[in-house]
Amino acid sequence: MQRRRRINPKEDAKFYVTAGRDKAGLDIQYISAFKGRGIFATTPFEKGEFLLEYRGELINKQECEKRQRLYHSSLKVFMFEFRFNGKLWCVDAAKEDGSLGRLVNDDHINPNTKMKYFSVQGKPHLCLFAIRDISPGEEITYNYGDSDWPWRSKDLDEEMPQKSPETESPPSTKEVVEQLSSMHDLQKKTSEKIQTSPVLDVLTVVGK
Ligand SMILES: C[S@@+](CC[C@H](N)C(=O)[O-])C[C@H]1O[C@@H](n2cnc3c(N)ncnc32)[C@H](O)[C@@H]1O
Repeated sequence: MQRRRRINPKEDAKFYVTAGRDKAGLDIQYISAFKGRGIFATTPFEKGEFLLEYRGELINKQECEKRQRLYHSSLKVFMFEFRFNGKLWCVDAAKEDGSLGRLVNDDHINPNTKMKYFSVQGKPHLCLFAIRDISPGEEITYNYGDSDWPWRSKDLDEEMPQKSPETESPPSTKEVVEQLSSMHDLQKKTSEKIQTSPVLDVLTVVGK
């Protein structure tokens, strides 16, 4: 397996944050009707390496609360709330803009990346860093935080029909949006307590 030259993760993150684009070596793949899409490594990544920014619109607490009231639950999951310099902020990634960070799925048991703050020119950015070596073909995941996320329930997982990737052809973007909406409705019905966006306590500042 060919290894790339080790780049300083902070410099790397700053480069991609400033450029507003995603790194090569990562791809979107359709997983299943239940999980939707996910992000997969196409090249190896080393522990500690910067992978992706969770890009979106940085908004304050008031605007976040307003949008939480207006958005359908299928969009609310793209709102990442966090605390920075003593205030609540949110990165709203509801818009389908082709960026990869917004499509990284949750794994609270064995994630391979961790979300951290990264401050560029005084503004917070949410960046994913590898917490172990990652091989090509692995799905990129992080822990969305302690919450009763509906898909974490084993019962719900078993209830959902899971087609194998060989027999299931990838749907169009319109179909994905429709599937996500119905999936969220189903998840809502099966869980009393749903937290609609990733939580604050999983975040640490880069370098700590
Ligand atoms: C930020 S989006 C991630 C991208 C999403 N899979 C998609 O195709 O748009 C979060 C949503 O993905 C799904 N999701 C994330 N992690 C999951 C998991 N471990 N199992 C099942 N669904 C998951 C849930 O529907 C969740 O509301």
